[in-house]
Amino acid sequence: MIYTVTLNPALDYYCTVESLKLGETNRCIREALIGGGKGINVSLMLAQLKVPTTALGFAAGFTGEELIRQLQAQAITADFIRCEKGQTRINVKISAEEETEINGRGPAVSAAEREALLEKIRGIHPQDTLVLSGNVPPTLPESIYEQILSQLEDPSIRVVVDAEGNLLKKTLRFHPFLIKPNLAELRQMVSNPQASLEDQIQELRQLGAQHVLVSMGAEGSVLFAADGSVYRQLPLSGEMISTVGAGDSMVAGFLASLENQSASFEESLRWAAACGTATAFSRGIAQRKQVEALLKQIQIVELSGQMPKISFPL
Ligand SMILES: Nc1ncnc2c1ncn2[C@@H]1O[C@H](COP(=O)(O)OP(=O)(O)O)[C@@H](O)[C@H]1O
Ligand SMILES: O=P(O)(O)OC[C@H]1O[C@](O)(COP(=O)(O)O)[C@@H](O)[C@@H]1O
Repeated sequence: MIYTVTLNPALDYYCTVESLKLGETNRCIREALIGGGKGINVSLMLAQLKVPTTALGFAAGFTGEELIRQLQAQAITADFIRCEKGQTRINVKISAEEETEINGRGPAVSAAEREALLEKIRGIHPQDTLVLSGNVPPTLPESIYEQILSQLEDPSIRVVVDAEGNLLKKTLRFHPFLIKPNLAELRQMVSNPQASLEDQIQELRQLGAQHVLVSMGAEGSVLFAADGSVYRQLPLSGEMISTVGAGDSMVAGFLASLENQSASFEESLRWAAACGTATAFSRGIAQRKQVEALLKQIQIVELSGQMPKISFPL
């Protein structure tokens, strides 16, 4: 079973305005309110790919109930700890000339509620996959992911972490199976953000990372597999609608491919890229048929033995 943990899930309020004018009343030409948060998005994409997941995390207030309702409508097991104070945040995603996001803070999680979630995570079985994704609500310590990982006794539990800065960096000593930084997140974690991509990945390896999937938005992605091989995904051109959840979709695609025991790294990256790209070309998480339509178009180049020369848009 794949368990996704979203400590600070959200309802994502997508709105499209023709042109965003700060300091003025802007009117949407399109809007939608869709359950999100990084782990939730991983579960939503995996549901599209017919891979069962259990979504864990905290939910609060009427927004939390709506989030759970949406997950259940997609046949995702939503096993959330209900928080008494505050409400699940609403994150605003504005599409205009460019994308603008305003993410909320999230509910107050009490010590008892935190312990109840840790208890649930202790129930995860050997061979299961645990995906830790996204930000944490303000009342939880930054060490929460470390707390979660230090209580996992079975090394066969496959851990995936997708978070920013120290939240991610401090989990590396637990040797996560997969991390998926985007370029900005990668730079936040390394001692020298101007260093070559090779040196940046090397630094993360030394800290304990196994597979590192670097997503680069419209530039595609690069998979640095744990065995040292490197694969570059060439980007597809198409109409970008919203990149919200594109990175989460990549994580889901990668994990879904592993359900097929014989999947090669190339195949896993192809699935990851098809899912990420399909979501970037959709509003919300893409549907399976969109992923399948892109799968054949994704081009992967093996770069083993040589590190990719990628000039970052610094
Ligand atoms: N504008 C785009 N055009 C083509 N592919 C895209 C675009 N934006 C995202 N993607 C695909 O989705 C993946 C994840 O997107 P990215 O924005 O890097 O993730 P995140 O949401 O974590 O920042 C990219 O690696 C790429 O494969
Ligand atoms: O937990 P954070 O870092 O505040 O991010 C939450 C936001 O990230 C998302 O999960 C999208 O993530 P990505 O675009 O990185 O894939 C949104 O659904 C959500 O609003």
